[in-house]
Amino acid sequence: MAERTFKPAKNSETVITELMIPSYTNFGGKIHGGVLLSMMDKVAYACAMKHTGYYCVTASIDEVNFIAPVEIGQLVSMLASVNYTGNTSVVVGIRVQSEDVRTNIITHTNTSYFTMVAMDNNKTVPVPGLILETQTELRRYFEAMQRKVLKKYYRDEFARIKTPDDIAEYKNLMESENCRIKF
Ligand SMILES: CC(=O)SCCNC(=O)CCNC(=O)[C@H](O)C(C)(C)COP(=O)(O)OP(=O)(O)OC[C@H]1O[C@@H](n2cnc3c(N)ncnc32)[C@H](O)[C@@H]1OP(=O)(O)O
Repeated sequence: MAERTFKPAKNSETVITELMIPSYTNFGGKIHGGVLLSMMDKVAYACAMKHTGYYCVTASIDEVNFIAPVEIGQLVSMLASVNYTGNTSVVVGIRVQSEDVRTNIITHTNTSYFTMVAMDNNKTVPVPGLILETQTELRRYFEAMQRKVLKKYYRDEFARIKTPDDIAEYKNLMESENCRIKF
């Protein structure tokens, strides 16, 4: 078996910056979430490629929360770094921020985590591990490990509660919800 290699996160840190133009807006005049997601996918891809040296596909995206709207004319930057390395996948953390070019005020608009899987000839391939060089990198790696555990719990719970009979057990939880059960 080939010996594992390890690389520091700083080697694959990637930033994409783009000016927000009118064609990117939604009906409310703000920048479409889809435009931002597309930029995030690009930076995740570039960052994952830099770390792994392979073509990478997006397997999943965690935590897409749009905290603040982005306006036309702002500069949007996507700051990406590899936070976690599995066997064939890496988690790329992306901080999105907008800059008002007149005032230079920077606003954090969201943070998301993209799981990217390295591929070679349509097969998944092992990725280099990560050398953790700072407290921040250690924290990010640990948080990614925790997210993995919580995602498994979430998946298992969904697999467990499937049939109407399973749900009936939890109907009392729905009493305080904004719905009425009429059967
Ligand atoms: C760049 C782009 O945007 S590509 C376009 C969008 N993306 C795609 O089209 C990808 C479509 N999906 C696929 O091709 C497949 O589901 C793959 C390649 C992502 C995974 O294939 P699988 O057969 O599930 O592979 P396998 O079970 O070996 O898992 C490979 C790795 O992916 C991880 N993985 C697979 N699915 C998920 C998921 N939903 N969430 C998080 N990680 C996942 C696994 O945990 C594993 O990681 P590890 O090796 O580090 O432990």
